[in-house]
Amino acid sequence: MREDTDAKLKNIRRSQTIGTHQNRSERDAYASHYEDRLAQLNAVDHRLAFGRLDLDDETTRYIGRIGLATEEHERLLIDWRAPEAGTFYQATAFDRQNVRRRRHLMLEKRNVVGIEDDVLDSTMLDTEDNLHGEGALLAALNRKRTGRMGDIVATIQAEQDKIIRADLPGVRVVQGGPGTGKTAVALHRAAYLLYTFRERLNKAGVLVVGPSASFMWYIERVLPSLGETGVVMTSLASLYPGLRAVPENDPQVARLKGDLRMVRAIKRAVKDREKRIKEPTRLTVDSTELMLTPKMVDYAREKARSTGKPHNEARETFVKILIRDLGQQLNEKLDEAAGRQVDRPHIEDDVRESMDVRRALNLAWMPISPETLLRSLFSKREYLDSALREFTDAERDLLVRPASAPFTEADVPLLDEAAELLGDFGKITGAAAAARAAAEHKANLENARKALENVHYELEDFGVDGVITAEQIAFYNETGAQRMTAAQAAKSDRTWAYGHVVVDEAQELSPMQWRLLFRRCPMKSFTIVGDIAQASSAAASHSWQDALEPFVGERFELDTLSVNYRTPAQISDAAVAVAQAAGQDVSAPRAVREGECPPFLIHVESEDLISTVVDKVTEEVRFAAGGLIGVIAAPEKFAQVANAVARAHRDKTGTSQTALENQILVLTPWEAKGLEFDVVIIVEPNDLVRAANGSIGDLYVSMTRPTQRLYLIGAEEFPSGLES
Ligand SMILES: Nc1ncnc2c1ncn2[C@@H]1O[C@H](COP(=O)(O)OP(=O)(O)OP(=O)(O)O)[C@@H](O)[C@H]1O
Repeated sequence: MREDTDAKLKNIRRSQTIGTHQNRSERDAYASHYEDRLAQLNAVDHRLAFGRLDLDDETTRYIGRIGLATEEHERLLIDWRAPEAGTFYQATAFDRQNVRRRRHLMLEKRNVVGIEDDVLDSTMLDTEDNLHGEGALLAALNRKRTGRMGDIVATIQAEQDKIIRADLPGVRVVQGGPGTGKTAVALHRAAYLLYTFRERLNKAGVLVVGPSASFMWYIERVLPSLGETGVVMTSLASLYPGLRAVPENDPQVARLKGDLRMVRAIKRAVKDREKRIKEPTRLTVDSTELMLTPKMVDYAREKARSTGKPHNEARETFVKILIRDLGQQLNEKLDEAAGRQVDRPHIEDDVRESMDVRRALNLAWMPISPETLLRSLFSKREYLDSALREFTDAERDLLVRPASAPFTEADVPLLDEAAELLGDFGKITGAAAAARAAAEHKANLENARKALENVHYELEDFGVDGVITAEQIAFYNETGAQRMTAAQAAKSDRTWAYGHVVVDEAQELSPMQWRLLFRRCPMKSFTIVGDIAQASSAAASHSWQDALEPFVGERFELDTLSVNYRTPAQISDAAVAVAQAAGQDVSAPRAVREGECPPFLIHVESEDLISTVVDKVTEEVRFAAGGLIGVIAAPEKFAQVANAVARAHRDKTGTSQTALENQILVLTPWEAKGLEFDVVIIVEPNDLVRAANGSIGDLYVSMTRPTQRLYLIGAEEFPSGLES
């Protein structure tokens, strides 16, 4: 099938590029269809088939990552997302759904390494030869972690499957404690929706949003391994195209910037750029003196605002009216001087080109970019005081910063809000646009000529054998933007309306971040997963109801996941005990495995803390034989711990967010959010509580990261809850 698809793709590429626009776009559509199929066939090689159903009517179905059929349309493999595959996940002995036996095929690449049967029809038990083995689920859960999340298609559990296959419209919230598979479910749901509603979603696209760059890196392979590549995945910091925001380190600032009062503040900040003038202003045009009066400005401002257009676009109206008025004034003055009426067709151009006029109009209604608006809002006290008048003095003091400070994650929704109210900055229309397009075409043509002279052999890539003109290459380049996939186009376009949005670790979002996301999906089709009890950001809401009420009222479905697949019972019980002893109400999912050992508590003298941590890492590297080790330390000791561990295990240690390919990772609790490790070592547990202003949340989250073993190493007394 790969060879066949590849051949078809080559053939299509080789066909003529010239012809009508329609021919070309048909050709492109076919080419991208074959490209997608080829990418899919290449991506699913590992563990392609994983299930078999024996049905009451004596037929057998094989379930796999994608669907495959022979040329005669005989189905070889059923896509796990197809309705006929649903029974693989849903059938039970009580509700067989015509399934007699469900077989799990455990594969390593193309080799079957294990088979496990669930016999649902009791009459089969004695009569047939059933195979047994370690449960497919337990085998999956006990597998060593690689630092990248894998898919769970082969072992999706019934409560998860119901959520994955839920209908598309509306807002669905999935609440679940640590390790209940929320991330896995959210990603598989994205794949399911793309498969089931392909027509609707392929064009609009699906957006997956996660908390941090390291988290996106951790999950980025899941969808491609399911044969889906057209999803836009991004962290909260990069939701504003073209900007990579830095983290916001001050929790109080994060909370203020996430507050919905910012909506009115940004609106005022924009209005403050549409100024009135107090006194009449003298302007010189071609040595004639004109007068710009407050009344003229007020009238133009009123008219411009009543267009309802965003600031930068409404400015056209403002400018047009004043140029016209000043043009009339000039005409009258010139007539007066000449003593007669003269027809002056270009008089408005003279006004427009006057430096004085330009300066005055700009001062009154400056075209401005969201970045400049925000920079001056937070660096110039008079703007801040005016726009943020609903905030207290103390709150405004907190928000002041130098104009040169980089944008932070908390600025992203504010920039987006500003962009919405400002409209296109530097948009050029009419004659100016045509002139620019012509200039670009000329430049493209010139480039194409050079390319033709220099690199004949590269032309094969354009699919044309020998005959090609510079015009064709120029056309090819100019239509590049149209050939982008929906995902590529969406990512670079702030105003793109997605068909569905998946939000992971959603408990951390501020109201302003929610507002931005709802703007990205006007249809309000969302899958939102998180654990309210794990929230640690200062701007987070206290309940799903609080978070969503401003956007959808009561209209959302709430599902819960109740089984912890990651952390063994002995460890997760301890984490829950610590949280409860601190008075935090946490959802305590039932752990699917008991585990081999309880958490290890190692109490040391403070001067031995770091060396004990390093020794433990060394011991585990030997013992874990390839498993992933996470060392979690609060920011206070982070550098010290990271340096010491890196010194002892130079080629195995990663200490930054995107270094997840290393066997040992030293991270802060925030960076460890959503991730998991075979072994977790927490350095001075009390530090994690202190760094979170006394909240137990970060320690709780950190304690629920291991799949096998947990160590708490500290010189201080351990938090209560661990006594037993
Ligand atoms: N049905 C399943 N089959 C196999 N593995 C599963 C299944 N469900 C979840 N897991 C595994 O359990 C682990 C935890 O899943 P996931 O990270 O999605 O949980 P989570 O609820 O998002 O956790 P947290 O809130 O703690 O970050 C992952 O390794 C995931 O692959």
